[in-house]
Amino acid sequence: MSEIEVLTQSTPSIIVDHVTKRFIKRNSHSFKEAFVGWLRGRKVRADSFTALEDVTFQVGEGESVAVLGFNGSGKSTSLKLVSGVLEPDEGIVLTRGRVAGLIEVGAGFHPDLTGRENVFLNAAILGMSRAETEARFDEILEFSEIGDFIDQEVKHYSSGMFMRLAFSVAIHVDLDILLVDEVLSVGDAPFREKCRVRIQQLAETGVTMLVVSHDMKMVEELCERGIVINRGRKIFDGPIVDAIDVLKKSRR
Ligand SMILES: Nc1ncnc2c1ncn2[C@@H]1O[C@H](COP(=O)(O)OP(=O)(O)OP(=O)(O)O)[C@@H](O)[C@H]1O
Repeated sequence: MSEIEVLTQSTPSIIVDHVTKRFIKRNSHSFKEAFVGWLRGRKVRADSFTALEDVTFQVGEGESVAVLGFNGSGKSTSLKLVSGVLEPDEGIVLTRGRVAGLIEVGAGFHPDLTGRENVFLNAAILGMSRAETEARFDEILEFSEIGDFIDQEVKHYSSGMFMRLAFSVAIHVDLDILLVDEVLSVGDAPFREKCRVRIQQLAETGVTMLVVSHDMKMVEELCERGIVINRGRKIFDGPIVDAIDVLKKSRR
């Protein structure tokens, strides 16, 4: 493995080094079609689509960095690579410490368990002990504004309630790196504002953040640096104000 050059001032928390990610784009419309094609000796055409191409960036400890780009440019793919949900086809992704993504918020929730049971389950998945979760339970409940519904099965929750509880767990666990992906679309306006404040507090306490959002006002407030991705390629990495400018001037 070749040496990776450190590009950040502080110790890097996230290293994305010459990363390429491809997805298989199948041209056969159905399994049946593919099977019939195969019986007739035809090749199943499977083109690959390059979602990210040779992307390199690093995020230093305590830094908040935005990933900007138009729809389909590869932002969520970048976050999924950092969270470990996806693996790169080429290149290396490294992270230091406990990573929590708000991308998969609620993914570990079980519909037949109560809100309370789900809090413990989800916190455990995110690496918290039972005692740690117990110590923070009241705070989690208060933030979620779920109230007495906490002892009902979550399948009876409205989607907003479900997301509020899941989000509340995710932002109350101890973490070193927080991956934020359009989470502020969660809940109603007062709840969104509360989340924004909480994320800002986490950034101020030194949590490293990688933020994907189309909300330029929010990223400008939260991040000092921005990376612009265009059609899977990094086209800019620098101060957030300049990154927003580059995005506005670029074409989809
Ligand atoms: N699992 C997958 N299989 C096939 N193609 C995928 C998969 N995930 C993403 N893609 C494709 O990769 C490209 C980048 O997707 P990605 O979700 O990273 O974009 P994005 O910049 O986050 O977009 P948006 O702003 O719309 O959320 C898109 O063209 C998308 O269709």
